[in-house]
Parts: sequence; structure tokens; C-alpha cells
Amino acid sequence: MISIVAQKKLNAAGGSMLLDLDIKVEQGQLVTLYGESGAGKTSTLRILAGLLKPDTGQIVVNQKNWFDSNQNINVKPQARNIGFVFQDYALFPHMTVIENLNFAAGRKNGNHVEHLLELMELGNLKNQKPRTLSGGQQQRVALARALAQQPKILLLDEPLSALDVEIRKKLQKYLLQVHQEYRLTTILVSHDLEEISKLSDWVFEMKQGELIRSGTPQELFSNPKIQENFSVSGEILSIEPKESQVELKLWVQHNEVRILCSKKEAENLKVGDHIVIATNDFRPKIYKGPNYRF
Ligand SMILES: Nc1ncnc2c1ncn2[C@@H]1O[C@H](COP(=O)(O)OP(=O)(O)OP(=O)(O)O)[C@@H](O)[C@H]1O
Repeated sequence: MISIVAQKKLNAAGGSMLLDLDIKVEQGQLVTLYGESGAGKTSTLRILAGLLKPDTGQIVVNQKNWFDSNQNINVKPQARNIGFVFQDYALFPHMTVIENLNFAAGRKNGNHVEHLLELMELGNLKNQKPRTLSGGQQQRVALARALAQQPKILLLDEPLSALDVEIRKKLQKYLLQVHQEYRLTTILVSHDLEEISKLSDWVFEMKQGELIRSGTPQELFSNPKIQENFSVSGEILSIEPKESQVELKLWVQHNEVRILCSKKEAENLKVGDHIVIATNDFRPKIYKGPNYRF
């Protein structure tokens, strides 16, 4: 269990801002920090990793004091054994994929690096340098490298936000897989509601340094007005005018779905937006078995 009760004065754009944290994360959970830009999400991760020192408070991880302002305790980042993945992959450019992983693994290596290469499907890229890899491949290496040091806690600061929709979906699958296989406690920063709903057990919403809400993704993001009807949420992949209407191609729960809407409804929509499609007039056709092909 991770418990962070800490305060830190930050220098925000409009003056100073108090980051006031009271966060508890159970072992094995995947939680998300969500909130507007400048709310203090990255600073929270940096505080837990030991890269930013709170002014006051206490951080306790599995009954060990990592930080205590009263007792002058501040465990060094290296001793906290945390894996960190950022939006920019920050791989060592002069090292190949396997060298990056071996370096992070240090003496803990054994078969661990080989297993990670296999798990993340990086075997055939292992002798390449980072600059020869695509963004998605580099981010897979960054994730594998963070895991090479066998952390118990994984911090992910918008690791997928620079990637396009399809690659992001694949990386989400890898993230969930490693979170479960390595029994990690994972804290993710994300703005993407579909990603948050898909991945996280619990969400903390932050605003100007404060935690304003917390709950399951459903509790925080489902709209009670819409919930009474049939509704699904999805991400817009493309928008195409079709005579008097507009066709939206959406990504809904691992499937591509096409719907028609009016020009007025499409006016403020753009590719990448997350939308909810809801209807009162739901007359489904029902087919038996999970493998029915339309
Ligand atoms: N070391 C620091 N000392 C003082 N202030 C800082 C420090 N690091 C960041 N800040 C300020 O704290 C505020 C919160 O920054 P932070 O990066 O934590 O926000 P965020 O929620 O992650 O935002 P974004 O979504 O844009 O990444 C910002 O105004 C930033 O300038």
C-alpha cells in the first residue's frame, strides 16, 4: 500500500500553488491521475519517485517510511526502486535495445531481460539503436527498460499520448499485461477517458494542486443523464461528409463502428475526440454465441 500525505508549494504560471496530496493506493492497483494542465499530476509522480521533495508530510510504502518531514527521513530515488516511463522515451541513444535493457537490469539480470524482450515482442529489434525504431517501438522499449530493474511500482506519465490511435491501443494491451504479470502497483497520468476507463481501477481527479474527486472511472465519467438509455463511448477515427449527413468512424471497445449524424452534430467534432453515442430507441438484434459473424 502506498500512502502519500504531503504538501509542496509549487511555482505555477499565475503565482504560487499549494500541491496538497492525500492519496492511498492499494498494492496491485492501477490508478490514474487525471486533471487539467498544471494541476500537479507530474509533480505528484516526482514526489513519490523522490525527485521532488515535499515541504511537509509523510510517504509510506509497504509500511516503510520513504519521506517524513518531522523525522527528517527522505529515502533516495535509487533506493525506492520505481520504474518510470515518460511521454518522451528517454532511451540511451548510443545503446542498442538489449544494451538499454541490460544496463537498467544491472546485476538483477538473469533470464529477466530475455523474458521482457519476448513479452513485449522486441526480440527481432534487440540489436537496433533507438533512432532506427518507430515511436511505438521506442515506447515499448522504454516500458521494458522500466521493468528491467524489477520495480514494484510503475509510474507512467502520459506514456502513450504522443502515439497515434492504433499504436496506442496496442501499447495499452502491453501495459495491462505487464501490470498484471509483474503484480505491479501502477500510477498512470492520462487525459484520455477511453484509456482511463479501459486501464484503471481508480481515478484521482486533480485541480490546481488539490484532489477534487476520486472514484472508479464509471463513477467519475459516466453521465447519469445518458446512463438511463443505451450508450457506448468511443474515439473518432475519421469524419466524412456523406450527402446531407456526416459519417463518423469510431473505435468502440476494440471494434471499428460507423455511424451517421447530422452536419450540426458533427460541427464541433474532430478526429481523436471521445464521444458518447446514446439512444432511447434501442431495438437490438440478438444473435447467440460470442463468435457470430455479421
Ligand atoms: N520543481 C518545481 N518547483 C516549483 N514549481 C514546480 C516544479 N515543478 C513544476 N512546478 C510547477 O507546478 C505546476 C504543476 O506542474 P505539473 O507538471 O505537476 O502539472 P501537470 O498536472 O502534470 O500538468 P500537465 O498536464 O501540463 O503535464 C506547474 O505550474 C509547474 O510550473
